[in-house]
Amino acid sequence: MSLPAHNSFTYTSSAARVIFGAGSLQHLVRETDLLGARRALVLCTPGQRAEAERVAALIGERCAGIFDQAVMHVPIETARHAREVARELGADCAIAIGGGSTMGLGKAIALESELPILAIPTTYAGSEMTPIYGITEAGLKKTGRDARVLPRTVIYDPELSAGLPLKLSVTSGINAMAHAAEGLYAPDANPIMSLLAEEGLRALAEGLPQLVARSADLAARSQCLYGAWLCGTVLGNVGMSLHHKLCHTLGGSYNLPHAETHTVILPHALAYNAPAAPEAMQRIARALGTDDAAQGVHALAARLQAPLSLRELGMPHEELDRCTDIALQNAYANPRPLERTALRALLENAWQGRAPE
Ligand SMILES: NC(=O)C1=CN([C@@H]2O[C@H](COP(=O)(O)OP(=O)(O)OC[C@H]3O[C@@H](n4cnc5c(N)ncnc54)[C@H](OP(=O)(O)O)[C@@H]3O)[C@@H](O)[C@H]2O)C=CC1
Ligand SMILES: O=C(O)/C=C\C(=O)CC(=O)O
Repeated sequence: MSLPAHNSFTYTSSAARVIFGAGSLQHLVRETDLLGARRALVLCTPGQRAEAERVAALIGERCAGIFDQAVMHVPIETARHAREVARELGADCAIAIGGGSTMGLGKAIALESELPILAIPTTYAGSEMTPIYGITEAGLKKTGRDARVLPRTVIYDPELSAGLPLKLSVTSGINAMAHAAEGLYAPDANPIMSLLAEEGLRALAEGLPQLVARSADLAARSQCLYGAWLCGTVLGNVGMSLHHKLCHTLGGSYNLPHAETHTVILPHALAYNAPAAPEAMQRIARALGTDDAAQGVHALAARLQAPLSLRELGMPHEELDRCTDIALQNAYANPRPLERTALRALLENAWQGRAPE
């Protein structure tokens, strides 16, 4: 794709050291030492305790302890508890192994203490590549950007995602695709991030069907993790729009599951924005090997047997009006102006599980 004459942009690269490949967890000691860490606190969810213990065993005396209480959306109480534990143990580094919830906990610690984070992601959410943090207090999730929370080192080892259940692998992969799709029409888009976005979409559109065919296939897992890395980088570098706003509203106000909500909303958000972002849609469609971005994402999700409706995620139908109102609060950039009637229709289609209009 050639650069149009009127194109001007600012590009700031943010540095994270990435170690990628099957078995790359073997480099953990080297990477911990490169960060100068002598007392690392290992973070995980209760469900990933065994993986955290494996990490602790690998780094041996460099491990100060394990904190296994990460939960989705980082409740402030959990963040405070983890910060206290990190202080008491004299931790000089946080090693986060798991999905976006565990990365988020590491970020909440780093936000106050500036501890370096070494991230070992096992889902495709992409938080490890972003300076975005989120903390939930009194039922309200606040997000922000701060360079201190960007992990310094990321170990992408596809072997560690082998146990990620197939359904979650699919929806988590589409969560990643959403970052790239919105990155292509971001107000601060730039050619480098657009290249990564298109390649990330292509990698996941190829990798996810391979995973569904053979869920333990390491090549397919590598392909998806590679795509997730690129899509997460896009999320970390350019602004998101309507799709992410709707998902945060649905997740934050109605407690809908994160990756599944992204999966249901993405085709509809793309259909809404399509008339105002033709070049982005063309690039998304090309990456998916289809003619139409919105229909292509919907067809992919259907083929992967992912959820297609808000109804099946438990969204109460009578809340769609209020949800539309919340999504219209606080102006944010979007290629197509936000129109109440059209947004309400978008949510109705998504609730019913219809193909995008
Ligand atoms: N700040 C940012 O840039 C971003 C933040 N996020 C945030 O991250 C959260 C969502 O992240 P997401 O990764 O989807 O969700 P989680 O981190 O909550 O993980 C989802 C599920 O995956 C399971 N899981 C994770 N790894 C494995 C594994 N290796 N094997 C088996 N099961 C596994 C977990 O099981 P178990 O509970 O048993 O561990 C959990 O049930 C949200 O709060 C979202 O807002 C998401 C993207 C970007
Ligand atoms: O809510 C957060 O913690 C920050 C960003 C995201 O969750 C991105 C997303 O919606 O996937």
